[in-house]
Amino acid sequence: MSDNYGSYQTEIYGKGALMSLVPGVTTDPRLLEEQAKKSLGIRAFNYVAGGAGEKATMDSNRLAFRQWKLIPRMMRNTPEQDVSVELFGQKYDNPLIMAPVGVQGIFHEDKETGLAEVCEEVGVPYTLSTASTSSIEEVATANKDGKRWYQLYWPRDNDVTLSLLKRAKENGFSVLVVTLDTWSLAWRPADLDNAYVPFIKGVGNQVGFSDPVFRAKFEKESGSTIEEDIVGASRAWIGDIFAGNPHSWEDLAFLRKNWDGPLVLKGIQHVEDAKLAVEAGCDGIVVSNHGGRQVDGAIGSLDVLPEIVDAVGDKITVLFDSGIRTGSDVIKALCLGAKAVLVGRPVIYGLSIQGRDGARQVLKGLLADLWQNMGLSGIRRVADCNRDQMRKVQYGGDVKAMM
Ligand SMILES: Cc1cc2nc3c(=O)[nH]c(=O)nc-3n(C[C@H](O)[C@H](O)[C@H](O)COP(=O)(O)O)c2cc1C
Ligand SMILES: O=C(O)C(=O)c1ccccc1
Repeated sequence: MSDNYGSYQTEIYGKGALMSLVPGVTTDPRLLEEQAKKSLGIRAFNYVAGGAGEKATMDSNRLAFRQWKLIPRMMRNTPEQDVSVELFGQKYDNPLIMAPVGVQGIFHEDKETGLAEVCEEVGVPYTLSTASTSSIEEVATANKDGKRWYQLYWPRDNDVTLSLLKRAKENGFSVLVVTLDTWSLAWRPADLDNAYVPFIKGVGNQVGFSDPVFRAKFEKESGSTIEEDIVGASRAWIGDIFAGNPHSWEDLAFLRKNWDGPLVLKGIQHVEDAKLAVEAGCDGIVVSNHGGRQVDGAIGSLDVLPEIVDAVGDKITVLFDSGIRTGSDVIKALCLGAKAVLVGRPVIYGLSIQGRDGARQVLKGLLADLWQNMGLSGIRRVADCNRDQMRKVQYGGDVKAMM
């Protein structure tokens, strides 16, 4: 199904906002975070909204989007607009992918399964995090015929890794996204001040706790079942997936050998690492700084995108995330050479405010905004997104970077 989300705006105006929009879920991306804050306890809110250190990287992400500007073109036959893309030989209706976000159960009872269902409805692939409150099997069922990707926090234990890959494959997850930038959590003051680590209490460990290989090993080693010793099992699971940087570039051969679908590395910011990804036989990378949640004081992810595209864009698929908030942001990343983008926090804010309905509205709104802004910029299709229509400028003044 290829919905034209340009018509979402017409639908809203045509029927009247009250009939089409979910009450209480804003269409203004600048207000979403504030609305989510009202729906969440302080700990869950700080966890999603927070970042590393003084949040300097989060600021850089937004400032980079503010400094790169679109230059619109006119009379370009935009009625023939099309936002579909081809990724890894498959057609996708939209250049937007739901980023892997862990522990979605702390934001709303609809959790991963509800969001995976909504993603299928709106034509956006759902990426399931290894650190989830739903199992691989549950999410596959909820996502029905939707496209789904699996994000791996790469266990130290190869047997467990193989079991996760097998379950992902058997359950229709087509792309493996291996996250490299979070082998340990960063210094995140907002979580530290609240001593907030849900995984230690077993929340967010569902993928591990439902894994037959992990279960059997834990039971053999500890003499108890996971249910009898949730804290011990949580320690074992977290110790396995956040194992303190045990993997090297050479180890990628193991994943390459044991995953026969597209293999994507997430968290690439340096040109040399992008080249290493090509050498390791990867199919793609996500240029990402984890939404500014890991290294503090880092460059805005959008600012490294052009040089990475220049280095490897003709060899592997370059995807992008970190700081996408508007349709315009999506277009900018596409114009700088990304083939598609991932979005994290805004959708989680929607989920937090109003479960499935909130997440659906945020996703549809983002797609509608993308459609409208792309047409108005005179860009007919994603392949026509071009650096010719971009310029980096630095206006003075006091424009507060949002979110
Ligand atoms: C609450 C939260 C949890 C996240 N959990 C994961 C995760 O489990 N795995 C992962 O690869 N990235 C995770 N990320 C990072 C996102 O995949 C993505 O890189 C980031 O959110 C993009 O930035 P944005 O939020 O500005 O769109 C998480 C992000 C947030 C906000
Ligand atoms: O919080 C995060 O950014 C993240 O990637 C994560 C880390 C541990 C568990 C769940 C998600």
